[in-house]
Amino acid sequence: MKTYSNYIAGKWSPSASGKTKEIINPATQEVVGSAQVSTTEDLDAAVNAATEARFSWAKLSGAARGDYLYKVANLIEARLDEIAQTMTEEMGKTFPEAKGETARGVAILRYYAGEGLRKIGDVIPSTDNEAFMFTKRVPLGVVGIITPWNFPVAIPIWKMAPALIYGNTIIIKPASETAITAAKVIECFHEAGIPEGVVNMVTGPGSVIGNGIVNHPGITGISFTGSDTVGREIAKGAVARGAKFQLEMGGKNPVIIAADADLDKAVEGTISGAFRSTGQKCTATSRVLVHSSIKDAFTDKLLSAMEDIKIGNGMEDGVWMGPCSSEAQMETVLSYIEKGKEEGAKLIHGGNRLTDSEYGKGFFVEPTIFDDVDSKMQIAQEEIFGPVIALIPFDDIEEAFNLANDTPFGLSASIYTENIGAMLQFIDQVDAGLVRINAETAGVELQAPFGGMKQSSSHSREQGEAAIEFYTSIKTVFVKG
Ligand SMILES: NC(=O)C1=CN([C@@H]2O[C@H](COP(=O)(O)OP(=O)(O)OC[C@H]3O[C@@H](n4cnc5c(N)ncnc54)[C@H](OP(=O)(O)O)[C@@H]3O)[C@@H](O)[C@H]2O)C=CC1
Ligand SMILES: O=C(O)CCC(=O)C(=O)O
Repeated sequence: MKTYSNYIAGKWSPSASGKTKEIINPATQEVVGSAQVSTTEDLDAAVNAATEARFSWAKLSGAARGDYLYKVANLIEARLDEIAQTMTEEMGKTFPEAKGETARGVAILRYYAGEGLRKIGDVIPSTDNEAFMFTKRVPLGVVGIITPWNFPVAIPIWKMAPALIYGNTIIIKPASETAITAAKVIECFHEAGIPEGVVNMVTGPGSVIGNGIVNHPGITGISFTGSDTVGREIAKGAVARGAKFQLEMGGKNPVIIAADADLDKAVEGTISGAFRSTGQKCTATSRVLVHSSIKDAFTDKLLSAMEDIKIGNGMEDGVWMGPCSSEAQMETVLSYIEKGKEEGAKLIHGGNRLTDSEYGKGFFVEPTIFDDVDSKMQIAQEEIFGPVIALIPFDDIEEAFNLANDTPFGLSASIYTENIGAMLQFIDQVDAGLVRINAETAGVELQAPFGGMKQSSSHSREQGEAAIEFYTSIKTVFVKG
């Protein structure tokens, strides 16, 4: 089993702690490999390297920075199957999904490589007709990136690629559970010849390295995706020292099934949105609001489609849903299932850990459906991040919109209806950053802004053209001869 190192100042180096941690395959409990358990001493070395590199990197033309990103994209593409397999082994998503995600990483790199040739400012007429006034976007400096385990290639890349193209140097702290996938992505930056210090990776506990990034005076910007709890702490730390920050956190995403919905499409979208990636997406469907008049018909179709879900090791052919990403994640999911039962919701499908021979060594939970859920129940309010959905009945569309908005989150929301009036009303009334009509709640396109309302994000947006807002500052320049 290989032990992976930190990547600091263009070199692979072990942590000063001398400690490493094994990463476990959630489908088999086999060891995938080990990563460094780093200290703040390692983080300091990475910040020093990134600080030293920042001016020469920022001085390159956008086109030259873009050339590096094109090279990285080609290298990841050449190793696509290998990187995707590591992702499946580390966190359990199926191999086809992992390959799709890795290909998305490649596409994101190419998109931002092209950004190196696009405009970084505007000319604004001055009131002084002898002066020239313009804006120029400049990099923040050193950016710290803290990422979760559920999209171990796409999320790091959708933060690193814009950070780099706009001239920042970076330190990434990947989730401990998926540090090897991250190391393989960083290997591609190394092979592409990225100048030393421009990209640095330090693995280790969030409480030490993540927290260290938040409080490090040498880091000007912090971009985070992960839990609501950690996100709030990051915001406090960043505000306290005046660092720029961007947070993408949880969701409790609703799908509304209106009385006139195409039920086959609605069932397909509900299953895909709720159970792909074992429900471990911030955009996953977790509340299904169903009009009372079609509830029985919808539920029958849903239950019958659930029979086709094949659960197992994501590396096996035909498996549609893998395990929870870790034992801790599985325990969280099982505890929410218990909570749902205690709260009086009606369990109509699944609800158990799978322990029969082929599943015994992994962290498998059946896809689970609760019926007759009240919106105030904990299972309808809190992010479960697993294969569990709550069916909530409604009688009129206004009630459905109110239910859709009845959580602290506001990331994604969808509706199945043929009624254009209902669609337009939904677009206006739902508090969600992603609004989807006759489509599942999950589904993010790299060229469009991504982020949530309310407690789902720091109200900023990632991806597409929106990324420039976080990764640059604007200078307004006034020139007079
Ligand atoms: N919005 C989303 O996409 C995600 C949401 N979640 C939600 O969070 C729950 C828990 O998942 P979990 O992996 O623990 O999420 P966390 O928020 O704990 O982890 C996300 C990242 O933050 C790091 N981190 C942890 N603690 C700190 C800290 N004090 N300061 C700075 N960084 C820190 C983690 O490091 P390390 O890995 O070393 O702990 C990881 O890199 C899930 O059940 C789900 O509800 C989780 C992942 C993604
Ligand atoms: O749905 C997606 O593609 C992205 C979701 C996401 O960002 C997340 O789960 O953290």
